Amino acid sequence: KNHVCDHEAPISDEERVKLSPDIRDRMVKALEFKTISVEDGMEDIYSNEFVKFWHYIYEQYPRIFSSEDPDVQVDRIEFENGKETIVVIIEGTDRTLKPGLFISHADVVPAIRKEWTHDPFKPFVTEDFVQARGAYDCKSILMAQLEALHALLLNGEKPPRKTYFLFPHDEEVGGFGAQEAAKIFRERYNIQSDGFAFIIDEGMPPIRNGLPGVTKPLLTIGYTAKGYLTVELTVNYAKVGHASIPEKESSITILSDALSRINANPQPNQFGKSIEVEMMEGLVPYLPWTIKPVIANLWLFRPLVALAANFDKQMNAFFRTTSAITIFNAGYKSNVIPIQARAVVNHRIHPGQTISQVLEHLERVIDDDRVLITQEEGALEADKVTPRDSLYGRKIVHSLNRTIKDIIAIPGIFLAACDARWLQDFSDHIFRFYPFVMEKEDLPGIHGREEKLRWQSYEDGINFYLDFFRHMDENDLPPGHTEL
Ligand SMILES: CCCCCCCC/C=C\CCCCCCCC(=O)N[C@@H](CC(C)C)C(=O)O
Repeated sequence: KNHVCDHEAPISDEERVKLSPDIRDRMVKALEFKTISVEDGMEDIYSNEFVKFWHYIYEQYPRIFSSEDPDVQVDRIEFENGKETIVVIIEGTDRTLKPGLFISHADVVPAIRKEWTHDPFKPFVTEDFVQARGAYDCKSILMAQLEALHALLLNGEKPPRKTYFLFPHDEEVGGFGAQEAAKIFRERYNIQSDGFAFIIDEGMPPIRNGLPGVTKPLLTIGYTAKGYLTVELTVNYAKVGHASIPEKESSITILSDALSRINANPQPNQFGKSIEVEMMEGLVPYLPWTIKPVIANLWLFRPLVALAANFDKQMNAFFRTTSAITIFNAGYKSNVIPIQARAVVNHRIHPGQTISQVLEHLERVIDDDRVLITQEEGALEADKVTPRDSLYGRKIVHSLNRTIKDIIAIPGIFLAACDARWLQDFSDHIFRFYPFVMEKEDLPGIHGREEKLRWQSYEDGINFYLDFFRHMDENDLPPGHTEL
């Protein structure tokens, strides 16, 4: 089976929510709150922004947050400085079905004003898009889910199954909100292992012109996610003296050599060890004729395709564990040779590898006892893999096809990390994706500068969630529909 039915009849005009000025304004206003997560050890001056953000959200969606309806419940998990992770629970029409869980974090990464053309927290709005920090990652999902849920409830409808929404406050710095929520799900709501039918979180974006020859928006839904490992490399080289008579080596040269070796000797290629083969096969119908015969015949061209990792950074990220040198510091005065040099390397672990294998490779490649390797907290193995034929996966693709023009959605690997990793024990069916189409040039905006959300994509995404909320029961799709 390798057929994705991408020609579903779209939802009708009556079913479709239109992007009203009110919906736009709510999104724009939500982006003004500086719900910024800062790294440990830095001054956190933004906690009150979280308080104000949620106050605003509570006002805007009264059918959810100040409802008399016993089927609508809101739980607030309190953290330091008044920050809260929020849980919304909606009772479904069929109480025999397992609940579903949607996750979307409220925090954003910092943005440096001078790198942006407009203030990242004073949204720049055009006819086509809104530009601000968090416009995509992840207030897009949070706001679209609230819009869809509010519309559903105002229409007198309920989802077919009990539905949990988890809005954590700190996904960008460790996910303590999600970890605490996992405890509360177990202890307060009595949800056991495998207690959620499915979990849906942020993940890959659908990208137009994402691959050479593929012009339609291509979404690789994360059926698994890469693992996470950060290591600190430290060199303490005490043979220092006056800068006018330097030694041949210093902490800086030793560490630089080690980093060069890491760059020159990437972690081993894992093509074929997880679901990247199925991902490539899923792409076949959409590829241009120049590449199609190669990908359609992986039995023959597998080694050739694996080689793509050496030439293309995206293929590299899909096929192997990546190592990114993210911090380097040493030295404090121009004529003093420093004793210590320090660097940080962030790894995204392919599901075909484990943390200890990555560390072994690193030690072998560095091969220098003077470089001390320490593992930072928060490392996690790659996530488990959702079954390829999951009914919920097919239903997601069905709703995507009904609401987003021309989208191609196939199972794949999520290259980054999200809060769902803390809740894996609750479901075997975890999906990581954004339902908002972006242009290829928008991609660096995520965690970068000029982050954007396109209005048409926002409208489509709201409609995706609404359609999925209505159809997330256990009934199979009619034959011929959306076989992944
Ligand atoms: C075949 C199509 C190729 C498309 C390649 C597109 C590559 C895009 C990859 C990722 C970008 C989207 C990421 C959006 C979610 C970001 C979530 C995030 O940043 N999480 C943090 C968590 C960390 C534990 C703090 C992370 O750094 O991963």
